[in-house]
Amino acid sequence: MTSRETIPIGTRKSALAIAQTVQVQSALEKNHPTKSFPLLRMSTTGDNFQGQPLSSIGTTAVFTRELETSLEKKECDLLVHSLKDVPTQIKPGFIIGAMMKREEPNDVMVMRPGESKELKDFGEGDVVGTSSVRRASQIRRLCPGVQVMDVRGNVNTRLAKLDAADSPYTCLLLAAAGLLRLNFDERITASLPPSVMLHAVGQGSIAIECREDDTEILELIKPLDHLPTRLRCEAERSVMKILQGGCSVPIGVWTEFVYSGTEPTEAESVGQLRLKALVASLDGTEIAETEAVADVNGSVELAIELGQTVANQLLAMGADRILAKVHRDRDTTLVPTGTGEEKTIKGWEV
Ligand SMILES: NCc1[nH]cc(CCC(=O)O)c1CC(=O)O
Repeated sequence: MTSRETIPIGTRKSALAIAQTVQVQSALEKNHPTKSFPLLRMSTTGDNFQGQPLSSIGTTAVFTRELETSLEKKECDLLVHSLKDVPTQIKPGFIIGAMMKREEPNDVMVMRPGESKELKDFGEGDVVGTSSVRRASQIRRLCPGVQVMDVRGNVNTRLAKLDAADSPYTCLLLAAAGLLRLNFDERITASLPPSVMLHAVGQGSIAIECREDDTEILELIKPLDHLPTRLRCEAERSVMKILQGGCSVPIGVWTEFVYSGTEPTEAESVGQLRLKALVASLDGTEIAETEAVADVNGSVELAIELGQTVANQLLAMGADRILAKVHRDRDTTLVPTGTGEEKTIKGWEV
């Protein structure tokens, strides 16, 4: 087959999705100045049913399915997603050809402009806006007495809800990456370190998906794959894959490469990987948390093994009991129904 000169990129239409896709488009244009990479903007089931519980519109991939259909039909040759939104079991025939260098993976606390308050002083009377069970459980554990309230819509919509005159929220919890990519840096009131909150699997990395047999595109996007990010995210996704048993659950993770000096050497930057993970019950009263370290030395297989080790440690600590309850309660309790930009399967992680 002759090499393609026009390579359409499939994306969702939200401001965050477009910002991420433009980042990929720019990198590809820089490497291939003679080719063009037009954007193909699509609505997904998740986007079309804003305001409805995700659990009522389908179980998996509500934000990726339409994009994959378009990729399958060759209307486009690659897709750009937040890695966090990509299910661990991707559709047969498709592959994550690149995981881009990770932006800050942590969550942040956002208050109204000019306001500030230490999280340690949060308690009775404070209302924390989030639709993520993972964030809700951890903040309840850290700040007993706080009320957690659902906040829906994409990042811009949520900030507007926080700032509104009749806002019920003291603060919001959001991913740093989304705010930074939308140039809302100045809205970050405080970054949440791993001692406070573990982030979502894959948070902060952009995934490029393509057809598994499309060697031309695989070669094209290979330089955009960032090995330290790939190893961290493969380890995180492996925890998720073992624990979820078919649907998404509240899992928090943290990964870092261990190094001796002030900066990691090249070998250290893909050498010894530490992975922390937790599983939370829906009400935040039960949390299983653990960590492990392994020499992965640049190997994706070893990173995946580290994830399996950590997942098995969590199961041994009672994560299976927490998960069984999560699955049992899934459609009756809590159900933090993300809409619009909110994603996840079953609405657990947004
Ligand atoms: N839930 C929607 C979503 N999907 C990806 C991001 C942030 C970007 C990223 O994680 O890479 C966000 C916003 C948020 O969680 O605050």
